[in-house]
Amino acid sequence: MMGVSISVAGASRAFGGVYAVREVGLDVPPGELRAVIGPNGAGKSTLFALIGGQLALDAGTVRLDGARIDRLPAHRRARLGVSVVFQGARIFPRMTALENVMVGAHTATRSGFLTAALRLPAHARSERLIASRARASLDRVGLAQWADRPAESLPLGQQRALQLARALCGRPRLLLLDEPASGLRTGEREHLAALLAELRSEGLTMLLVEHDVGFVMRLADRVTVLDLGRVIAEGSPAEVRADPAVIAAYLGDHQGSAA
Ligand SMILES: Nc1ncnc2c1ncn2[C@@H]1O[C@H](COP(=O)(O)OP(=O)(O)OP(=O)(O)O)[C@@H](O)[C@H]1O
Repeated sequence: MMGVSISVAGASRAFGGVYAVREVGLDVPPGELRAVIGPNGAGKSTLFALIGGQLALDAGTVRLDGARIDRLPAHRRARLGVSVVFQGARIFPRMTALENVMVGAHTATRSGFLTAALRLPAHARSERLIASRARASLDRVGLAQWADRPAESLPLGQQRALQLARALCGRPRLLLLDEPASGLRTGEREHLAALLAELRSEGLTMLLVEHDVGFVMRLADRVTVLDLGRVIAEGSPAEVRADPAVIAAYLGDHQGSAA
């Protein structure tokens, strides 16, 4: 699993005349785990959607290993290895854990739902391939023994791991995670942190939005701070933690949990 570089330049996006993201630049080299933090409404989720292709830019560029991807639809970006796990991403409650992961893989392979529905000859073979890849992904995140359980029966921490397995099954080279630790208990958080550290050690490039600043400060190589759609600081976790502009932005926010 080799990571790619992601480079965002001059990125802007407005909703109804109000900028959600304004002239944002971001350069993340291959294999880096970059945290993106900022108060509520800072533009973090919007930035992820601009990179993943779920939203279009008003201005600016997004480059993956130097090649522009900002005009490509989301599914084409996914095929290039860009995977976004959005906050509150859906799992299918009645499907098993394994089926949930396989659904993700279908969207990343040529054998899609249509091929499956029509039961084309290529289908059975690719179905087996996908199932074995899905099992490997579940194993990666420590869910192997839950493969045949309905997803709804898994505790929240394992449902979160399941979302990660689904993303990994598509063999991403750039993984964007929007608040993966929210709502998790301490033990589940530790488990997730260990998993992300392992993925980083394998060279996967990751962007991580997280409100739990302690969580990101431990994990991230570098941190980019957004406020009101703009980048107000960037640096090592220690640099960002000591930055007066960052402290001010968080003090102005009712959540106020920077340092
Ligand atoms: N689809 C949309 N339509 C209108 N306004 C939007 C839309 N998406 C985001 N916004 C606005 O853009 C701004 C940035 O929102 P965004 O969700 O990107 O922030 P965020 O940093 O992810 O916030 P949070 O930490 O609360 O998730 C907010 O003011 C929000 O209300």
